[in-house]
Amino acid sequence: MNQSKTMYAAIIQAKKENRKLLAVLIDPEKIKIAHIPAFFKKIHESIITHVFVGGSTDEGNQLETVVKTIKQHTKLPVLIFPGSHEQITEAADGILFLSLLSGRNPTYLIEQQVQSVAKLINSTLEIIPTGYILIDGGVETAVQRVSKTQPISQEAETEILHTALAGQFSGKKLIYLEAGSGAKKMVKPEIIKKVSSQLQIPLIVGGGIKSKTQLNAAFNAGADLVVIGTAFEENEGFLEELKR
Ligand SMILES: CC(C)=CCC/C(C)=C/CC/C(C)=C/CC/C(C)=C/COP(=O)(O)OP(=O)(O)O
Ligand SMILES: O=P(O)(O)OC[C@@H](O)CO
Ligand SMILES: [Mg+2]
Repeated sequence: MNQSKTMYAAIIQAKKENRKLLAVLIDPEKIKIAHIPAFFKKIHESIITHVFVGGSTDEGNQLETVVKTIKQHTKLPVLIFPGSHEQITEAADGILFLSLLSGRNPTYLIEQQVQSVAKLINSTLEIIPTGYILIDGGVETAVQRVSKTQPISQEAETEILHTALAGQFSGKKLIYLEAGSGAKKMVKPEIIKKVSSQLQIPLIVGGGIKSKTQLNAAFNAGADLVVIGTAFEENEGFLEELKR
């Protein structure tokens, strides 16, 4: 049930006009279904433009129920941010078709993607090829544990840049710099700046962003879309600070 395959075009358009985008990340394992209506009331009063749904794991197989409920309460685009090929539902509008480019684990470079095709082959989801780059956020994160890969050090700026450009040259439509959910340190603005200034495709940045100052630092450094999950889970007051 997509919005006629226009979500990527809208991201490109926003980048062109320097309109910054903000996604709330909803973890299907953590959100309470009954809380979705009230949560989305606040989301609609905020500067949030996108809804991402996914988790490094989805033990209770909650994703589809969560997405269906969300779709009843919002017109914002809903994109799956999958931790595995099992996290796919037609109830969403699209899917970030991730490949974990920072790691060297074939399971997350290509096997998960092959496994997902049975569900995607007749799908109407907008599929957006995304190069996903895990960067050290100062704590061992869920993505690191699940994918059994190491993040790239924040000191290795050239390796980060070259990984992002290798993604672009391979045909990825988005690059996602990820410090990991609940990271202690967000991706450094200097890294965001270095990558965004060389990259032609839109840049997503997420992990450990907990304040307006950090959000603006990411935007000013060149992030086109920022993702925030944990900070809203822990403190909805922060969401209320981001009024339109
Ligand atoms: C293309 C398809 C169908 C799947 C791709 C599968 C790949 C390559 C995933 C990349 C590695 C991975 C495990 C990503 C997870 C991304 C994600 C949803 C992170 C959010 O993590 P949380 O579940 O919020 O972590 P916490 O539980 O620590 O908060
Ligand atoms: O939960 P936080 O730390 O906001 O991270 C968001 C997202 O980038 C995690 O995959
Ligand atoms: Mg999380």
